Amino acid sequence: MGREKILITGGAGYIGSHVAWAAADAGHEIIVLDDLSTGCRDNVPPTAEFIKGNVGDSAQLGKILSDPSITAVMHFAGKVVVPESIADPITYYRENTSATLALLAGMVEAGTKTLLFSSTAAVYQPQDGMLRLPEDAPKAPLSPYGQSKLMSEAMIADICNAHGLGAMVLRYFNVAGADPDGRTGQSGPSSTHLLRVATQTALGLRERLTVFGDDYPTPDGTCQRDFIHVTDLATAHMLALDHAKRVGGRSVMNCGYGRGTSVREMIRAVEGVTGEPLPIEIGERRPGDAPVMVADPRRIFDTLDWQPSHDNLDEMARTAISWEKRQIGAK
Ligand SMILES: NC(=O)c1ccc[n+]([C@@H]2O[C@H](COP(=O)([O-])OP(=O)(O)OC[C@H]3O[C@@H](n4cnc5c(N)ncnc54)[C@H](O)[C@@H]3O)[C@@H](O)[C@H]2O)c1
Ligand SMILES: O=c1ccn([C@@H]2O[C@H](COP(=O)(O)OP(=O)(O)O[C@H]3O[C@H](CO)[C@@H](O)[C@H](O)[C@H]3O)[C@@H](O)[C@H]2O)c(=O)[nH]1
Repeated sequence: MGREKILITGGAGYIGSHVAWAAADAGHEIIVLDDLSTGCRDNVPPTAEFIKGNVGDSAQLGKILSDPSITAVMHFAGKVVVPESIADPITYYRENTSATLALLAGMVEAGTKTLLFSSTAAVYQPQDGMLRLPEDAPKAPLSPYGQSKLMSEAMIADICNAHGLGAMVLRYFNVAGADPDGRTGQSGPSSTHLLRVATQTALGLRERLTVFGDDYPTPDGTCQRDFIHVTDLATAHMLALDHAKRVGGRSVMNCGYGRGTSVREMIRAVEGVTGEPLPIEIGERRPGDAPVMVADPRRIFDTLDWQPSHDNLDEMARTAISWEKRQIGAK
């Protein structure tokens, strides 16, 4: 793939900034559009052009996309906290679904042909037992967050059919870890993700970690998730972009390793890195949590030449802790 000019929405956020760095490393020209509602300007690669704004602002978007040298859009912008979406669904449908509609309309209007879309495992109906979820597994989101993404997926499918847009819909499972070179990571004070909370607890920024339920029908009673290192996910995006350019059409792919890790196992990984027990307490189950969410990742392995190289919990915990230390200025 040659040098492309790519619009990255949400490129100041956790995952978008890692992909922006991967795209910059690959020599692409990048424009980041982000409203900085949860993102951090400093995490954007310095070579990228940064525009502060909301994807739902059609006038601004139209101006950006009127540049005919933009050949692809990677759309990460959105709200991502499951419990927050239950309390405030309007924000989720506006910032996720409506903003995606504005983006799709803008792309059709401008003739931009390729889209990579951040979807989520939260679109699936959780299954009994330990079954891995293939892309055609039943969908039934437990939260407005998952629903806002499933609605976006439906719009993408219809608009691809009608207007010849090419799209890769990537359903991420649980993204974890940070850039091994320390250039970016998860930022912002209020993250609710397990590894971030565990990392901040290990560094004394939080008093303790609450395990949300230890009475699930799983081997150690805590929920299982398919944690994928953010650097492997960024690599998958570069391969997906290449695939989308060559093949066109619309594809949907799970992004996970296909392995379940329990909340307790992740806590042990953090303890393994710090050498200290993590202060935890067992709390109530959190509304909207599925007992087990693990990808069937065969499609992404079969379609893209994806070779994950950060597939271990120790590395997720180590890179997350290094990043957090860097942010608080600790040694
Ligand atoms: N983190 C995960 O485990 C995970 C899993 C599955 C899917 N996803 C999806 O990946 C994407 C990125 O998630 P993340 O974890 O990096 O979250 P994040 O909050 O770190 O990043 C989102 C970014 O988008 C920006 N933003 C939000 N709404 C916007 C809007 N309407 N217009 C412009 N900018 C906006 C924020 O300022 C932020 O920089 C999201 O679409 C999310 O749903 C994340
Ligand atoms: O302080 C905490 C935080 C989390 N958990 C548990 O850890 C697991 C993972 O939780 P979390 O890290 O919040 O991720 P999920 O709720 O699984 O959702 C993430 O993963 C989804 C894909 O599976 C994405 O769509 C979402 O954006 C992203 O937040 C769940 O069992 C939680 O109950 C705790 O026990 N204590």
